Amino acid sequence: MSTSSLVLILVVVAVVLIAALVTGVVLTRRRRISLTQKEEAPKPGGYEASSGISLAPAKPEPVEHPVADRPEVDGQPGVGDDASEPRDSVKRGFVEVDLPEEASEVEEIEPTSGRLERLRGKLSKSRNAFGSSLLGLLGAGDLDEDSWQDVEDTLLIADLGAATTTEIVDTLRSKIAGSAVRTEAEAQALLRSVLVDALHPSMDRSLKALPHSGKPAVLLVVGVNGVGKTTTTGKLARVLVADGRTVLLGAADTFRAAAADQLETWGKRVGAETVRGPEGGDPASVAFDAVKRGMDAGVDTVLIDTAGRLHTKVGLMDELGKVKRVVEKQAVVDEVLLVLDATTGQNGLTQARVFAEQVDITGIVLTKLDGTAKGGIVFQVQRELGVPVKLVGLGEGADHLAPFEPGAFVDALLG
Ligand SMILES: Nc1nc2c(ncn2[C@@H]2O[C@H](COP(=O)(O)OP(=O)(O)OP(=O)(O)O)[C@@H](O)[C@H]2O)c(=O)[nH]1
Repeated sequence: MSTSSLVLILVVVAVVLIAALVTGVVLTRRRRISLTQKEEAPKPGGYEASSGISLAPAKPEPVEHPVADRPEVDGQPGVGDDASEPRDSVKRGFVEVDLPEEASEVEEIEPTSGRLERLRGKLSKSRNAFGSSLLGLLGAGDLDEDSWQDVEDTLLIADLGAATTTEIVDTLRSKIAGSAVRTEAEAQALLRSVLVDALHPSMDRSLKALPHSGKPAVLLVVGVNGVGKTTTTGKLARVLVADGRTVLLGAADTFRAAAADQLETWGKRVGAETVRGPEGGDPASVAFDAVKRGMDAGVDTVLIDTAGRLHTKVGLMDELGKVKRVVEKQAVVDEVLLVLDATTGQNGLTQARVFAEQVDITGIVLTKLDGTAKGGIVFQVQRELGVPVKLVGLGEGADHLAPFEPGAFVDALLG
């Protein structure tokens, strides 16, 4: 072997060794970086609760002195802590204690993560009327003007509304013109991305239901009668309890006693206390009492169910405004959730506009989506109000309330 060949071999070996060394260092660093990111990167606006519904406090929590960081010595308590009982203190004997009866009634709650996927079958009416026809039309290849008209009609019939429909059709037309969509799978991928975009996936859908500043979060549930306010309040209590939160319910729907009974039953099922007032009493005073009781009891969240109609001539909106103002004497109202019945179409939208003008709606709960072929109302409501749909009701079952996720929703519609 010549000297030059030997030198060449040595150079190649040296290069291989250096490359292996560099790759090893990079891999080790990457692994460390990804771990750190996982541990430290917080979700914007809150954290992803194990419940699958993203919960967040409305305001940053004041930083409390963490117990682990206390500069205590030898396990001695720090300032402000209770001293542990001396080991030689007199011990109590055994005492018969009756267990609370309610405990046995507290129910198992279905995990809330992935609920929208599990309940996708409940959207079958909308899927059949909307998803299947659209996929059929778009997957058929070159679309003539009549086919585009059919696409438009399908969107309108599904209650997406004129503005959203025009926007979606225009986007589809330009994207299809710029790419060769020939198969149903290609059409599905394109349609999915256009529909998801139209649902503004970046909107903050976290529920401001976590306590802050040492006080419970307060959520008002509003809407006209019969839309599912009480049911939603009860289902929401279950979601929070499943996430390990303590909840108190306020029955500020004093219009009918049955509403308070209904709410109390929901509360008992998850071990939550319900504060109620006399039938026909002042809703604002019940709401005030509920928040006070919630603060005294140190619960995480107070959920207040309001009336959808009234005894007196005082307008519903005036009454809601009063409830909110009275609550705000003690605590911040973190969320005003407007409940809308998806089956009522334009009527629901008209109600939504009235509520949105009068009270600061922070989120929408769209109920009874299981009972309609017009799931497209989700697009319209969000567009009209500029407020995110945060939750959807998909049935009468106690756990048929799901976080609204644009991707999972569109997947359910497209089958
Ligand atoms: N199918 C279906 N039914 C629902 C859903 N949410 C609520 N409901 C039903 O709608 C009906 C009315 O619900 P409520 O919770 O009493 O309505 P509300 O808005 O509190 O009514 P008022 O107290 O009269 O103001 C009940 O029969 C519920 O079971 C849902 O997502 N799907």
